[in-house]
Amino acid sequence: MHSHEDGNTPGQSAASQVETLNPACKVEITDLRYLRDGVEIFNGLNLSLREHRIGVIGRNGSGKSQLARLIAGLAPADEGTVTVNGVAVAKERLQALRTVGILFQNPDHQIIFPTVGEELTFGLVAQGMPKDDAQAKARVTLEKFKRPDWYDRSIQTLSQGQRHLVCLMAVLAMNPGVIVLDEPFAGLDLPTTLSLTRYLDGVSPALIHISHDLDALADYDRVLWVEQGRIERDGPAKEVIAAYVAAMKGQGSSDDFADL
Ligand SMILES: Nc1ncnc2c1ncn2[C@@H]1O[C@H](COP(=O)(O)OP(=O)(O)OP(=O)(O)O)[C@@H](O)[C@H]1O
Repeated sequence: MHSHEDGNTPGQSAASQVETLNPACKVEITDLRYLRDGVEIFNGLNLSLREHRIGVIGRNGSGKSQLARLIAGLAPADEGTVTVNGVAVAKERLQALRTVGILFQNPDHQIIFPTVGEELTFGLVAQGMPKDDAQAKARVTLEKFKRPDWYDRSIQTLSQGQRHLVCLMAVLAMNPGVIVLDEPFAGLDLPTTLSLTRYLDGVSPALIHISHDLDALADYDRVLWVEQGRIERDGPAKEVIAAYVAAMKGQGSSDDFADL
């Protein structure tokens, strides 16, 4: 069991700060209604998540990414509440940055700064860490991932897989209790996917992992199947995935794109 830390404890080395991750996960979604540009995505959604490894599956356009954004506090609910570890994530933004991190499918939508060091430092400063401490922690994080020479490296010189690793390092350095993964490895080659997945499997924060790669979620504690903004099925990974595969095979055998 790791202890909680705020990343700024006097006397604690930056190296041990990277190690002390907080595995708490308590996501509560109550009576959620959410519209995007006038389109109703969720209405009356209730969810309570406590597990350490949660998978989210569902067809294209079912609402998975919108759910990820709501849990990360990137969008406010129109009605109802979304809290993560007691934090109203869309309203209490500073606390939310300390509580929940998100990884997107495309690292270029996430990375803002020209160098790796600046990118890692930024998230920590946004959490309230003094700049010197944030830079030190960025360096320690890079050492932990065996990339100490990346601090001054230009993002432009990195491959797509390496940019994913930058985003992963930036999120882990921020030490959130919960990380939301919105198909972060789509489009990566198999060895890169496997090594990033293996790394993620071992991290302490709770994971809420959206994926079309059902094998990646097979050992998870719980899987949610989202369908048109509703939870179609929710339970142990093997059961939910098997039901989903059976239903999708039935639908895929028709050539009707009407519901895309
Ligand atoms: N800005 C928007 N305006 C209107 N509708 C939107 C907007 N953004 C998303 N939607 C709709 O919200 C629904 C859910 O989209 P979302 O991106 O969450 O799906 P998803 O399950 O993540 O799909 P995929 O697996 O393809 O990534 C879709 O029907 C989509 O068309």
